[in-house]
Amino acid sequence: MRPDLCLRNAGRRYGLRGPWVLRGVDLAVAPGRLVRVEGANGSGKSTLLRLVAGIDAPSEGRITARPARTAYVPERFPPALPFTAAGYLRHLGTVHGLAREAAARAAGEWLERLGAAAYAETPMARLSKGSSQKVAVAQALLAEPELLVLDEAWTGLDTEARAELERAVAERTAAGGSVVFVDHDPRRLAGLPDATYAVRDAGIVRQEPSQVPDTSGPHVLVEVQGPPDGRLPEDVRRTATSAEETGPGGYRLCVPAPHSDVLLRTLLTARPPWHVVSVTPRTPAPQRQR
Ligand SMILES: Nc1ncnc2c1ncn2[C@@H]1O[C@H](COP(=O)(O)OP(=O)(O)OP(=O)(O)O)[C@@H](O)[C@H]1O
Repeated sequence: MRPDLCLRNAGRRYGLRGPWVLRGVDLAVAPGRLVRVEGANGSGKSTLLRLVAGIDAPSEGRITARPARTAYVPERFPPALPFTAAGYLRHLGTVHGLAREAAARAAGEWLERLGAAAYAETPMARLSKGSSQKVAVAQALLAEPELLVLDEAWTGLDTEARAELERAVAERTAAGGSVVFVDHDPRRLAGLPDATYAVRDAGIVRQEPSQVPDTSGPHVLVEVQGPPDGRLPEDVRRTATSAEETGPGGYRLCVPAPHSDVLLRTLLTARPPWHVVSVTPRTPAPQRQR
C-alpha cells in the first residue's frame, strides 16, 4: 500500500522577506481519499495546492511520499502553446510515462469523454476558454494519476464536462488514487470529501463534516442484493448518500448521479458480485444544477 502523502511543518512565502502565506502546515492525504480545500480569496489555497502537487517547493518544512504519478490542473492554464490539442495531450502523455500509442489513445479518449473531440486538431492558441479548460483537465487525467490536484478545474467547463470530471474524480478515488481540490462552488462533490480543510491565517483548519449529508443535485436510487450476510463494499458506503437495508443482503442506495457509474461498477466487480435489482432517478426530480 502506498504511504500517505505528508506535509510536515510546511511553510511558503514569496521572496526572502515576504509574509508567510502558509506556515506550520501538517497534512496527510491517504490513498483513495478525496480532500477539499476551502478558504477566503487570497488565503493561500492555490499556494497549498501547488505544494501538494509539487509544482512549488515549501520555503520550510518537508513534503514526503508524493506519488510518482501526480497530476495537476492549475487555476490558470497557459493556452498559447505551439501544439494542437491532441498533439499537446500526446506530448504530455509521454511526459507522464505513457508509450506513444497509449498516449495517443488516452488523448483521444479524454477529449471524447470531455466533449472536445471536434477540437483535437485545433491549435491550442485558437481554442475557446472552455475547450482550453477541457484540455487542461484531460492532460491531468491521461495517465491515471495516483494523486490528482484540481485548482478550480470545473470553472469554464460546460455542464456535461463538469459531470464527466466529477465521474473521473470518483473513478480515481475508487481506484485508490487521492484527489485534492479547490472549487468556489460549495455544492461541488458535496457530501463526498473525506476531509475538508479551510486555509486561514496561514494555517489549515480541519472542518467538521456536515451532520446532514448534502442531498442536493440529481441522485439515483439503486436497489442491490448481495449474499445474505453481505457487507456493502466500503467504497460503496462512502459514495452513497444513504444506504437503507431492505432485507438480508439487500440495500436501497441513494447516490449522486455523477457517481452512479462508478458505484455500479464497484458492485458488479465485487467478489462475489452484487445483483443490481433496479436503478431509477430519484423523484421528485430535483432542479438541474446550472
Ligand atoms: N507567485 C507569487 N508571488 C508573490 N505572491 C504570491 C504568488 N502567488 C501567490 N501570492 C500571494 O500569496 C497569497 C495567497 O495566494 P493564493 O493564490 O495562494 O490564494 P488563493 O486562496 O488561492 O486565492 P484565490 O481564491 O484568489 O485564488 C496572496 O496574497 C497572493 O498575492
